[in-house]
Amino acid sequence: MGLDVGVIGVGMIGQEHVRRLDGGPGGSRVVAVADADAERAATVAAQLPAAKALPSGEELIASDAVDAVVVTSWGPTHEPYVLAAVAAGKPVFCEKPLAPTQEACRRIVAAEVAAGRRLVQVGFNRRYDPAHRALKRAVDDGAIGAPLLVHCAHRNASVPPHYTRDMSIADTAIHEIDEMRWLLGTEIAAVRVLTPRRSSRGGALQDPLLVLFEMADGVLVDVEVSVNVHYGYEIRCEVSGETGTVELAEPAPVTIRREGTVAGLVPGDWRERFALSYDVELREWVDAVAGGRPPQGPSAWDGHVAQVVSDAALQSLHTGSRVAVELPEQPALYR
Ligand SMILES: NC(=O)C1=CN([C@@H]2O[C@H](COP(=O)(O)OP(=O)(O)OC[C@H]3O[C@@H](n4cnc5c(N)ncnc54)[C@H](O)[C@@H]3O)[C@@H](O)[C@H]2O)C=CC1
Ligand SMILES: O=C1[C@@H](O)[C@H](O)[C@@H](O)[C@H](O)[C@H]1O
Repeated sequence: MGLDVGVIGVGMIGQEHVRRLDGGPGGSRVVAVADADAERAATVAAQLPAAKALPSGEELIASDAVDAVVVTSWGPTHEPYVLAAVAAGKPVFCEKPLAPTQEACRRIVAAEVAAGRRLVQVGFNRRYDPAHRALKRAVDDGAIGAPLLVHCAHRNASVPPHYTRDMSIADTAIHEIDEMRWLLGTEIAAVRVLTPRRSSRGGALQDPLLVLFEMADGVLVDVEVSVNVHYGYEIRCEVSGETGTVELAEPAPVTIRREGTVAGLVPGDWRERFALSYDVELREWVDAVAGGRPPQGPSAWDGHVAQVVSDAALQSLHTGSRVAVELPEQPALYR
């Protein structure tokens, strides 16, 4: 077996994924990279034994040397690359969001349905995080009775200068959108976004946000989205059920006691907090694809549904009203 992968967009997460895919446990290696920043692509390729920097993502997808494609460029650039990979019949792992509008996601789903087989996987990595998996197991096993309420927080220390107000939903809360569908096994029926007092550290951003989901079975979810907390990266989730509660434990590996205080270290960013999840996510993807099987992870349909909810949340953010989520019919390919 073995899998020769091409990676489009070798910024922060692209380089993280390259590190895992080159010489990874499933026999994968990176044979091509491309980036809008040609110098960055050349620098990354130069550090890899078998990789070439190609002038464009399109050429990378068309290259005979590339068996499968990883798309880790900015969200608004994902659609043409994913469509080109599907047209070429090549498996494609695309970072979240699959595409930043539901119309773009619908075009990807339509192309995959027309191809007649699953080729696309979306990078909703929380499904692979050991702590999130343990949380889901507790809920599924009935350890807390029927879930009633979920309280989440998604806190970033800071965000890059190109980060816009809408990205708090479409790039950040999109993780909780997918997580709640997966964790609770039901769809989000309506969404409301509230705008508390603004942090003076958020510049032009509306930060924080409080995002509320009504699940189809009546469970209510609240998510704090804060993207300038400065102290580190923190992901919280507590499920309150009929007979108990279950929550993610502190991720710190050690607790320090000194000078009258007890402290645990907070991860700096998503790379540190979710390192294990990316390991498992990419290993399972490589195993499936190298073995000629369809990817088993979050599908183009999951990416599409997340975007329908994200669009509803953005509408709520812009209008202040509760927005019902209308999902299209699920194609047979994803059932
Ligand atoms: N699953 C997760 O936990 C995470 C997912 N992401 C997702 O990964 C994607 C990339 O994010 P980052 O690595 O943080 O961004 P980044 O800005 O560090 O890297 C993006 C790279 O894509 C390149 N690029 C932009 N347009 C391009 C195009 N048309 N063709 C080829 N290359 C292009 C840029 O030059 C840059 O090198 C985003 O979709 C983001 O939402 C990012 C961080 C964590
Ligand atoms: O996916 C990610 C980033 O793209 C996003 O910008 C951050 O807010 C998230 O915490 C991180 O997991």
